[in-house]
Amino acid sequence: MAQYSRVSGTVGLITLLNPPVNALSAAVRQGIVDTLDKALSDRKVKSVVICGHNGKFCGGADIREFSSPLTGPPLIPLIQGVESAAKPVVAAIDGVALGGGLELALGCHYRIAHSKARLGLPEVHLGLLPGAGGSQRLPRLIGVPAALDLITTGRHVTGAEALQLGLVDKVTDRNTVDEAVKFALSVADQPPNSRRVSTFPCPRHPDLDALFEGAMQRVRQRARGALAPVACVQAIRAAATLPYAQGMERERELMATLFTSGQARAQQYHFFAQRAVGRWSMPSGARWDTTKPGAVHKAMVIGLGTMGRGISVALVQAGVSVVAMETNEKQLMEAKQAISSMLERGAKRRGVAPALDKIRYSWNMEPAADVDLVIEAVFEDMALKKKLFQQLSALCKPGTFLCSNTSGLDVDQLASETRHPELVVGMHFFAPAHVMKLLEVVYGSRSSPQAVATAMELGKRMGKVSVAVGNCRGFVGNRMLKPYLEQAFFLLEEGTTPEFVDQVLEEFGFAMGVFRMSDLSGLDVGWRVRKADGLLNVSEGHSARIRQGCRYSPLGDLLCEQGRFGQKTGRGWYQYDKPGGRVAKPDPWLHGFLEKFRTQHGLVAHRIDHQEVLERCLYALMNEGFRILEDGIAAGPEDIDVIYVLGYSWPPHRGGPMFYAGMVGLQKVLERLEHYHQEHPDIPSLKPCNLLRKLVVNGSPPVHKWREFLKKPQSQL
Ligand SMILES: CC/C=C\CC(=O)SCCNC(=O)CCNC(=O)[C@H](O)C(C)(C)COP(=O)(O)OP(=O)(O)OC[C@H]1O[C@@H](n2cnc3c(N)ncnc32)[C@H](O)[C@@H]1OP(=O)(O)O
Repeated sequence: MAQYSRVSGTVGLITLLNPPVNALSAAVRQGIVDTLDKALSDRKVKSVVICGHNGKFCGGADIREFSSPLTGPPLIPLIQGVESAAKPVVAAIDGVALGGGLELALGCHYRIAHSKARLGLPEVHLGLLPGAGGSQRLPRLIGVPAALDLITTGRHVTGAEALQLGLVDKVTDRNTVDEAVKFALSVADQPPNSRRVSTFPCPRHPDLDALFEGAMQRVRQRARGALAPVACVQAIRAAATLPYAQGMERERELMATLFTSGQARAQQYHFFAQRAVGRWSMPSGARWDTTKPGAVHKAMVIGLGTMGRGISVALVQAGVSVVAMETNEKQLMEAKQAISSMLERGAKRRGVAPALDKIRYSWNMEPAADVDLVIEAVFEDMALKKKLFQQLSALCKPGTFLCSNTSGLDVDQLASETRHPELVVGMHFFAPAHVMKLLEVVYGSRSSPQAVATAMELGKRMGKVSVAVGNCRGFVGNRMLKPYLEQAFFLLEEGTTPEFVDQVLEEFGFAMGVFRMSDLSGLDVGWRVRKADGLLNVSEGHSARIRQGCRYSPLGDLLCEQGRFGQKTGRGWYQYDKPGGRVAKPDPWLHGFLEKFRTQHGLVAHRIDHQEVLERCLYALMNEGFRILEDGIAAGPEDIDVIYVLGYSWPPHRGGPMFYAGMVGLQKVLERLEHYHQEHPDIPSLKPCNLLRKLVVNGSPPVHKWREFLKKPQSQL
């Protein structure tokens, strides 16, 4: 709803009221229509201010309403009504003005913003475009290049940047509503005719064709297969080339297409899933809302390789005092330099001073005695980590949380090395750790709810989306990656090439196919793990393609034996112009090697098509997701989907693997897995999981209902 009052004698003040972000629900829209009517018909009122309750202007259209038919007044004529008002209307922008919220402000005749307010048109992240006139008004106000940037990236700008762009008329560090009221008084006698943005001509640009061609190329590159960014560019092009009314018609057509697309549904699901994972629970029944996190003022990071450096930066940027520790003196000096420059670059980007005084360096463990939390980020070696946890347990003060940045090792084993296993959790960061938004928080069988709450909260402070998951090999993300990678290797054995597999996966929307990704992260990483697992030892008389009774592909191991570790060695699944080179080129040697391998093992290459690549790789991965749900390692499908979109470059417009399974149809996924498992009975990951069968038997319920079919957590509190 919206509240109305008259202030300073002649200013009608409309306050949007819909906590927490004053989203434009049907009731709020009706409230605006009614209160605006009141203000315009009150002869004492000379000008109007629109603001939001509780220091937040407006978070945009109410996204929850998108899944049901529209009720209440539509937004476009509402904003048109504001713009055509005969009295000046001023938007007082505090907190946020996003999406429909900013579109409403664009309909006002003046915009006054707090310098720290965030403004933006993030609809592209919801699979939409700014469809309440935003795609037509913004370019008219700030020019086509700036509008293209804001609308296609969905990025937020501060009030200060908005002023530079010409998006707002004034910024303030004082009370925004008071300033807006003063401003409204000052313009009360000025007719707003010349202030209606829809009547502005779109600023000219010397080469519109090149501008739009470049923008189109960029959005297609950034989000392969996503419809919304392309539609955003098309809508802005309409603003630049057509009269306003025709541009609005084009905006409406494009929006209608997007609105009914599965992509918008997937991206809106992803929006709410990111928030849902914050409401974590553990099998013990412990929950986010009944557990208080411990305070973390001071933390120690042990091991300053790539991960340790990124984690240190993320902690400092979150305001935590950090002791960064590394035993190797040369590595310590290099890390110090690297961390300082990362902090400086980050601070420059955010327009603040670098908090270099928040970090100190140590080559020994002594400072661990005085910190609230330790994150170890040493080499992925269980023996090394165990020793470290023993030492930490003896050194740290009572109550210090001990966290491991392991990507898949057993958290219970680490905890068992300590005196207080309840203080131990996994914090699995993703590289680069100061940039990537995902954090897997791994609870072991003895982790206390408080330890989990502390790691979850710390993740949030670092600007991450934290997902609480159970302890198993590879946790959620890497556990699901295993069958995906395996299928890709098997497909090579059966006749295809890395280029074809990657092409199919990239067309699906992954930023990088599995083989290019493997070359980037280094083939030796998995090789070392397989070696430690004893998978490389083949006893005499046994096939190199079978391990523990199941099919195994030694292709990755064979490449590593040749020193082909990927980009870093200039050779992997592809060839590069030099070690460290980034441009992947098909490698005739690799093709010859695959042919030789097939001959050696009596394999006859057959034609593998697009559908088989996609189904075998993705359905095997999804099947593992169902197993993870069945095992209670993830609390719900949203947890898995958030992990995959934010950590493994699953395309957001496909929602995540579990959401995608629902889109394809669970029945179809089950049938295809059954088909492939019949063809390959020696590949257990293709055997459909019981939960998938159960869901199909129960009529394939939508993804938000799957939790009803999972084991209920038992409360032990
Ligand atoms: C014709 C169509 C016209 C216009 C199209 C649109 O306007 S689409 C909507 C465009 N707006 C957005 O995309 C903004 C989305 N919201 C956010 O980015 C953040 O929520 C925000 C506003 C920056 C606040 O962030 P904060 O971290 O402070 O809070 P949080 O994200 O946890 O949100 C708090 C709860 O509010 C719910 N919520 C936020 N925005 C909306 C919204 N636009 N509609 C409905 N609900 C919204 C959010 O889901 C949280 O609730 P929860 O129960 O926890 O899920």
